[in-house]
Amino acid sequence: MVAMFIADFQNSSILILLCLFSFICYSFFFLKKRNNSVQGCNLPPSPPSLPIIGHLHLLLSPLIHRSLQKLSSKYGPLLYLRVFNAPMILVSSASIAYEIFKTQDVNVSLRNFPASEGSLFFGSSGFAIAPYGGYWKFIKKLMTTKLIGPQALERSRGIRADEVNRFYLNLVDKATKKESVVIAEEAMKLVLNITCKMLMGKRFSEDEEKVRGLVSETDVLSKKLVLAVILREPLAKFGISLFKKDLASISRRYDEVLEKSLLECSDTSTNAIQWTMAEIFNNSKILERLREEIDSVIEKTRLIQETDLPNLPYLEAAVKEALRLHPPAPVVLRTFQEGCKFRGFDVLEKTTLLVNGYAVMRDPNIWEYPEEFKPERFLLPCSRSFQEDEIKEEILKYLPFGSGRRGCPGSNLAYLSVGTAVGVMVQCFDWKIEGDKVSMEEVPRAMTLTMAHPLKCIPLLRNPNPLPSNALERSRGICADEVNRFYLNLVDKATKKESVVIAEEAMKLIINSMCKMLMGKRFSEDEEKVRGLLVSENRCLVKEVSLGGHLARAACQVWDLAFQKGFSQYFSQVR
Ligand code: HEM
Repeated sequence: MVAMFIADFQNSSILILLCLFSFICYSFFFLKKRNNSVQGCNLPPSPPSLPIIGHLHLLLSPLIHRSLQKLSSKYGPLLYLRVFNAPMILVSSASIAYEIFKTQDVNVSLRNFPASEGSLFFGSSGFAIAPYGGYWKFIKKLMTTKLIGPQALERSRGIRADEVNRFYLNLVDKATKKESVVIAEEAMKLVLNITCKMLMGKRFSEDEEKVRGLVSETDVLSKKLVLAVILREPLAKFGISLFKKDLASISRRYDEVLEKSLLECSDTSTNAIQWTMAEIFNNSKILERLREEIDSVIEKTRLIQETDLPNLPYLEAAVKEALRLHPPAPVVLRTFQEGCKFRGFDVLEKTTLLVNGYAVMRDPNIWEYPEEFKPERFLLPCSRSFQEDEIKEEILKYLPFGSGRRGCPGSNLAYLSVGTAVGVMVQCFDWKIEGDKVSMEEVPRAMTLTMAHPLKCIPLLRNPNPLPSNALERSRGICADEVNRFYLNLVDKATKKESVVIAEEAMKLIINSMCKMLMGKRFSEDEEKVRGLLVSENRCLVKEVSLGGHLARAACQVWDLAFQKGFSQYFSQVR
C-alpha cells in the first residue's frame, strides 16, 4: 500500500530541471565524501549506471514494478542500485525476501519517508510510516483490539453484512434499470463505507462529496511523491522540502473527515475486487466453477455472507490468485536502519529496501504458468511435508500483503470484504461486458496498481433472486452496538448516581436496534422521521408474517446479548 511510488512528470519538467540542477551542485560538494564510505565495501551486484544520477533513469518508469522486474531478470534477484548517492537494495526472489525478513526483520521495520509533521503520508502520526517503536506498537495494538483483530472483526460483522446488502440492492437496482456499473466505483463505495463505519460509526456516503474531493487531490499529489522520496535527503541539506505545503493542507482536511490511512486501505481492497472480477470475466470456466461452488453451499434464496467464506475454497483461491497476478501494492518499500552483512555483501546504513512482490509472484522458477490465472494452484494439497524453514519460504513466494512485523495487518479484513463482494457479484448476476475480453492493462494510480481501463459492465439478475442475508445473522453487530450504548448510558447514570426507569432504557435499546435493522437508522438519530417510517413498516409487518417472526426473534436476541453481558447484575449495582 505504502509501497509504490509513481512518477508522472508530464507537468513537472521545470521541477525536474531544478532538481537536477540542485543535484549536480549537491553531488559536486557532497558526493565525494559519501563515496568514501562505499569504497572498500563488498556491495551486491549492480547494473550499469549513469554518472551522477546513478540508476535514477531506471526508476522513473510509471510502471516501476515492471521495469524493476526487467532489471532483475537481466541482472539477478539481489541488486545494488544508487539514485545519486542514495543506496538501494532490490530484491526479486522469494528465497532472498525470506532471508531478509528472517534475519533483518527489525532492521528493516522502518519506512524512511520524508518527515513532515502532520502531513498525510509522512507525518509521524501516520501509522504506516511511523518509525518502528513505542508509538507504532501502541497503534498496532489499538488497531488489532478495536478494528482488525479476530474479535474486533467478529464484533463488526453486522456492519459489513449491512453494507454488502446495500451493495447488492444497488446492483439489483442497476440491473432492473439495465444500467451499466463501473465495478471499481461500486467496490470503492462498499469498502469505504465498511471502513468508515468500522472506524467512525459513520458511513462514507454521509460525507461523500468532501472525501471524494480529497481523494482526487491526493491522487494528483501522490504522483509527485517519487520526487519527494528520492530527492528528500539531499534536498534537505539545502533546506528544500518538496510539496510540504500541499501535503500538510490535504492532511489537515483529511483529519476532519477520516483516519489518515483509510484511503490507502480502501484503494487496495477496491483494486483487488476489480482485478478479481476482470480475471473472472475473462475466464468463463472459472466463473462457472465459482457459481457451482456457491450454489452448492448456499441456498438459492439466501445472499452469500462472510461466514460462508470458509466453505468456499475455490472463491478464496480465485481472490488469492488475482492478488498474486495483480498485487495492488506491488513493491514493498523499507529502509535498513543500520548497516549489516547480507549473503556476504555489505549493506550500508539507511539503504532503501525494495522488495518487488510483483516479480516474486510471477517468478517462473517458483510458479508454474506464472502469467496465467489459475485459482486451482491454491487448492493443490502439498505433495510432501516441508521443513519449518521451507514452509516459511513457501509462504514468502506469496507477498501481496508484504511480510514481517510491518506486513499488512488488514489482510483478514481485506479477504472478508473482497471475498463477499466478489461472491455477491458472482452469485446474483450475469454480467455483460463491453467487447469480448476485459483489457488487463495496468496503470499506477495514487499508491496502488490499478486497471488502465476501469471495468464497466451491465449486471443482469440471475434467477432466483436471493434475499438479503439472514436478518438475524446480519443484525448481530447492530445489536452488539446498541447493547454497548445501552451499557455506557447506564454507566453514565451510575457515575452520576441517577436512577433509571428500566422500561424506558429497555425500550430505547430495543427500538434503536430494530430501527437500525429495518431502516439502517437509529431511532434516536431521526426520531420524528423514523416514528413515521416505523408506523408504515409496522403495517407491512402485519402482512409479512415471516419478517414479523424475524423481528420477534431479533428482540429476544437483543435481550440475550444484554444478559450475556451480565446486565442483570449491573442493574442491581445501579440500584
Ligand atoms: C487487498 C487489500 C490489501 C493489500 C493488497 C494490502 C497490502 C499492503 C502491503 C503490501 C503493505 C506493506 C507491507 C510491508 O511493508 O511488508 C501494507 C501495509 C499496511 N496495510 Fe494493507 N493491504 C490491503 C488492505 C488493508 C486493509 C483493509 C487495512 C486496514 C483496515 C490495511 C492496513 C494496512 C496498514 C495499517 C499497513 C501498514 C503496516 C505497518 O506499517 O506496520 N491494509 N498493506
